[in-house]
Amino acid sequence: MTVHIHPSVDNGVKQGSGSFAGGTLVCKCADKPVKVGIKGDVAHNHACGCTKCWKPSGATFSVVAVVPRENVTVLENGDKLKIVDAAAVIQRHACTGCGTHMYGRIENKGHPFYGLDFIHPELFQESGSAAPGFAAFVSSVIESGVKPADMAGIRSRLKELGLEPYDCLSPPLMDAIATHVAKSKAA
Ligand SMILES: N[C@@H](CCC(=O)N[C@@H](CS)C(=O)NCC(=O)O)C(=O)O
Ligand SMILES: [Zn+2]
Ligand SMILES: [Zn+2]
Repeated sequence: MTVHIHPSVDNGVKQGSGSFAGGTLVCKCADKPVKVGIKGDVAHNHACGCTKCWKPSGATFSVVAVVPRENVTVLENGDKLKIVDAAAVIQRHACTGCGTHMYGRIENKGHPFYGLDFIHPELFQESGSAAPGFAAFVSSVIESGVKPADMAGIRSRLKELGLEPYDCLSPPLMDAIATHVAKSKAA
């Protein structure tokens, strides 16, 4: 069985240049594409299997990373953007023309990841941004229709690609969340 994860990793994970200075995310519209400028490189890039993160057509996983929110600027055709679900923790700003999610923003100041926006590095018109390093919410792909029987093959392919599979976030990120919660409770 050929296991497809995401077009940007299916032929092997391409490492970043280590000196990516930023670039422009472009949606899929042929006419008047939305363009979003990003300063600097991305962090915590990973594959996400959850149902809420945007995936290009045919992909089983999303590839998503974070950048400081102050490094994100809508450059062109921002009038096409609409929040997918205003009640979600991550408010995903999507193009109403093609459905591509351009950035996801957390407005809850108490959230552990407040200050970080979620973006999809495959939308960069430039190459060289930091590569994905793990896979999150892997079991969640079942919610999008993947057969439970296919999960062993998917996890094995993720490992082969060097994307260690987790059913929530990676241990360092889960630790960061728990540390934030512990500090908030102590305060
Ligand atoms: N099993 C759920 C998991 C959803 C989930 O918790 N996604 C994570 C990773 S992106 C999250 O932080 N979601 C917050 C949000 O979507 O606002 C699904 O697939 O829908
Ligand atoms: Zn578009
Ligand atoms: Zn997700």
